[in-house]
Amino acid sequence: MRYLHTMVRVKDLDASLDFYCNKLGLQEVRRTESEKGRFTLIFLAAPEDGDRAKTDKAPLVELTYNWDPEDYGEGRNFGHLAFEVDDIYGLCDKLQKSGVTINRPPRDGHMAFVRSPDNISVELLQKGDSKEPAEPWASMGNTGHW
Ligand SMILES: C[C@@H](O)C(=O)SC[C@H](NC(=O)CC[C@H](N)C(=O)O)C(=O)NCC(=O)O
Ligand code: NI
Repeated sequence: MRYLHTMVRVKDLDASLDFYCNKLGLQEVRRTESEKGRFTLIFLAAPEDGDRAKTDKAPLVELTYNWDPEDYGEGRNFGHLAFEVDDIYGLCDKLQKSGVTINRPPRDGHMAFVRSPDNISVELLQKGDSKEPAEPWASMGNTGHW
């Protein structure tokens, strides 16, 4: 058995691609449009997994966009997507400046949680050792609901 992908349904494809690609840094690997099913599937890979994705050997995020609006509610049984990052403070600075909700700030230099436009929780884990505490993150409390 091999892990393939995690699928999340998104309400706004442009806003989701802006978040996952422009802001978080994921890369589009492939997309499928279904006229019959009236949906679009877009597969995204993290930069370090990009080459493996070309041979379909990388863990992917599958965005599902249904052309007809649906209310997806909030499945509390779904936890989060997790990514290892090279510079947790730098990425959180960039995300916060671009208006992304930082739900759990990286005050310990190790772990942070941010939210997608659909309120999907995204965990960011610092690669290697934790960074030294950096202001203002070190003094911030959690900003939202887990
Ligand atoms: C390509 C493969 O990775 C899939 O996940 S296709 C699965 C298929 N998806 C859809 O039909 C998308 C549109 C649908 N309205 C939806 O929102 O899922 C499917 O069987 N989806 C059902 C599911 O429970 O995932
Ligand atoms: Ni799938």
